[in-house]
Amino acid sequence: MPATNLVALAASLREALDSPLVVESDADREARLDIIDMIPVLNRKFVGELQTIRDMAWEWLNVLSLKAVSHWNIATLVPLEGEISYTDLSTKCGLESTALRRLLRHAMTNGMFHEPTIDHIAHNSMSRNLVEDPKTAAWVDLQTETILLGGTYQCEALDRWPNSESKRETGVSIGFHNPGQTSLFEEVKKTPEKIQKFGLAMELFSSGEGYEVGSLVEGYDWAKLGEGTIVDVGGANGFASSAISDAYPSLKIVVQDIDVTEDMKTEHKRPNIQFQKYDFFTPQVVKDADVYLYRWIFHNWQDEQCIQILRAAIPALKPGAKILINDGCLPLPGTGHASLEKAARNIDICMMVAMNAKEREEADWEELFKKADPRFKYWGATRPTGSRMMLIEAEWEGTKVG
Ligand SMILES: C[S@@+](CC[C@H](N)C(=O)[O-])C[C@H]1O[C@@H](n2cnc3c(N)ncnc32)[C@H](O)[C@@H]1O
Repeated sequence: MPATNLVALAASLREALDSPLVVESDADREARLDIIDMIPVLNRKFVGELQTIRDMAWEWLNVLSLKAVSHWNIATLVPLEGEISYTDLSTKCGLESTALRRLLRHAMTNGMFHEPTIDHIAHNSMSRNLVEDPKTAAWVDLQTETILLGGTYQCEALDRWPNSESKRETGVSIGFHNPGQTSLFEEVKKTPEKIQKFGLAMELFSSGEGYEVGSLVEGYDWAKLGEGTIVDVGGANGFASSAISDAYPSLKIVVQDIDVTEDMKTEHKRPNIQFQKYDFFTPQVVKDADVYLYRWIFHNWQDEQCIQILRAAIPALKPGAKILINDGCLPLPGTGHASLEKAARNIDICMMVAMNAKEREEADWEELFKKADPRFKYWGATRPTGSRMMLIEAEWEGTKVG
């Protein structure tokens, strides 16, 4: 194999960086994913493995300068047009100007903001997202102000509480100086602003690439249910149900959640959707529905709790009723696109840190149903096109219990 001509490679990469990105066909989409996978490999090759390891240990600095941007609300204080001096920005945000300049110049090395005139900062297309996309801003706040605290203490938490299934025995509880006594949700619930940002950050997942609710609507044969009933268990404000209802208005849908507020009932109101307060650890109250949908519920819980949730559905199930889980599914290591595996493993570790929960592999889903009750017939897991979430289905083959 001839040696790479680095000068020619640099020129073609530069040309690619300077041209608009056009992703139109399936082949383009696949090539885009291939290139995303190659970038870290190229980096390791050109930077060298030793330096890559040293750089990995320094990655927290990227998070720190991003956290500073979020913590001092820099994105909203920098004018969307024109520029502002570090001195004036310092007066507005309350952070002393030398530290401000150092942190923002670090953020700039990650493509966030620029300095069109020396000592004056301005937005660029990347930093504008923090103003124009409140969900991304909330995501940064949740990760850098709250979950990062847990990450800092996660190894200590695992040493202290090995195999714990408690949502309080996490790095988060140590980070909040309340070891073993507080959970992420309990901490978030202390501040209305944090609750609101948490909700927004979670919504990001429903609009982000590969997490669109459209794949749940298109990836399952809802038409076969005709005028049947779906129960959306832990359905929050019903945003997923409303999308199903818009495509299949003859379905009857009950959205259940532990917290049902008046706001939640109106955000995605539809004539065929009812809201109901319900705790999914208690026997299911909507009997004889056709499908019990659990979207993004199980990855918040350890196996024993997931088994309890499945068993709680049994008293309501008629023969042939379906349990449909819409959740992540970890690939086996090194299979599929590396960037997609990385995203799935990021969520997995984030769930560990945040609440002692986890993502699962396909075999784990089958096992959960088996352990919950052998009368569940596992139908398998399918991935709707372009989705990062799977549809995992089982059918109740028992007789009616309740
Ligand atoms: C990660 S969110 C998923 C929401 C929605 N299904 C989605 O796809 O985004 C988990 C939901 O479960 C609800 N939940 C938590 N514990 C519950 C319980 N014991 N019973 C019913 N709902 C619960 C939460 O209030 C929240 O709306």
